[in-house]
Amino acid sequence: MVRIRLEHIDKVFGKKGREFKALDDISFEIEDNSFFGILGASGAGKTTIMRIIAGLETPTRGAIYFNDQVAASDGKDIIPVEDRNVGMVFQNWALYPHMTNYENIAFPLKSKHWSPEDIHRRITELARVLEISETLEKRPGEISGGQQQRVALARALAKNPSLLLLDEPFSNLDANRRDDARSLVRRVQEEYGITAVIVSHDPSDIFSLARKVAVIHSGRLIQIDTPGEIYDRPRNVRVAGSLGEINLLRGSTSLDGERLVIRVADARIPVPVAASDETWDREVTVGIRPEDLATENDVTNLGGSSEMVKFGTFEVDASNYVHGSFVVSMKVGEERLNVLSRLPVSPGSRLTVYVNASKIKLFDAQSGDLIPFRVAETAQA
Ligand SMILES: Nc1ncnc2c1ncn2[C@@H]1O[C@H](COP(=O)(O)OP(=O)(O)OP(=O)(O)O)[C@@H](O)[C@H]1O
Repeated sequence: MVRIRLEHIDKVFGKKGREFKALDDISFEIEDNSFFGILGASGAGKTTIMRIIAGLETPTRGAIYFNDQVAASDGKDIIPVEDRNVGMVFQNWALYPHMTNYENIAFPLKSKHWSPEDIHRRITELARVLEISETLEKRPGEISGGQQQRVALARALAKNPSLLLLDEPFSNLDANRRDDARSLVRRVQEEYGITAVIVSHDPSDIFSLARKVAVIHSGRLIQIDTPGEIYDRPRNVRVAGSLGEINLLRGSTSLDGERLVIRVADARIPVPVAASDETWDREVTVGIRPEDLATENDVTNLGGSSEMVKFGTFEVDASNYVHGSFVVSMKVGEERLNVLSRLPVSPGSRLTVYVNASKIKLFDAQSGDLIPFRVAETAQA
């Protein structure tokens, strides 16, 4: 119901002489009726962006637009917080403990002078959608974390906001409840056709909900893309590391005819590459996610195995059971390599490892920037 545009936003906190630039030249657009994610480590500036969108914080420089209307510009708020029609859910849900859940949800409607009948109708509908009808007469302290989160969501949705802001809304829930809560939030966003923004440091929150993601680091926008693009083509080593497990290995590359040879310690990975203008005699950081590696026991079971090329035979250090498979830790020279395996393997044994060549990520050893390359389609390694 609303399109948001941030243009060259800076936010400086503190007084002269002790200033701190929390946001530096942030620009992006959130499409109408879309689910947008902001991903970044603690202190990156995620909450500050949310507060600026909500109108709780004023940008020091730059402008923010709601559709084509300026909401704030160069240190001045033009549309005040109460006129931005924003619903917010915070990490701690911020429910009033002395009020019933019904009164908590009714609170923003009473401040807007809704009639008791309209309030009742609205809360009944929301409680049905969010499956909290049984909890309305209880207080927040008397219901589970998952239910409190739904009450907070109901309160945020009560006044039909055009924009829903979710700031780490699932961090107080355990893993099972998180999945349910994510599905519910997705359903609500679609059902009410609302523009929604979620910020989180947890890539699984963002990737399961957002269709477009901004990655923030130290107040700067590092990358903005679809979740798939960010996962497969992270702009630099830092973004790659923030998206879950990845092996980052020191290595080098060179060209041998039409093959790119990636070296890590004594191991050589030959990859047939499509022509590119890159200079390939260079030091690199080789990024490989554990799921893009397979041991000799598993390699034949993997789909697209034509892209699996031999990495090397390495000694197993340890094998730990995590989420339904074994994480096998191996030594490649001075480097450590984690590989997922369906079966446990004994420490001390040697195992041949294969890698999905098209999923290897190469980063410049100095700058950490992604070096793009494409595996040739016809040739085989
Ligand atoms: N009111 C303030 N005064 C001074 N510094 C602030 C203020 N609010 C935030 N900061 C600083 O700005 C930076 C960004 O903070 P922000 O809360 O936006 O980060 P975040 O990415 O949301 O982190 P977290 O995930 O830990 O909540 C941090 O270094 C923080 O200390």
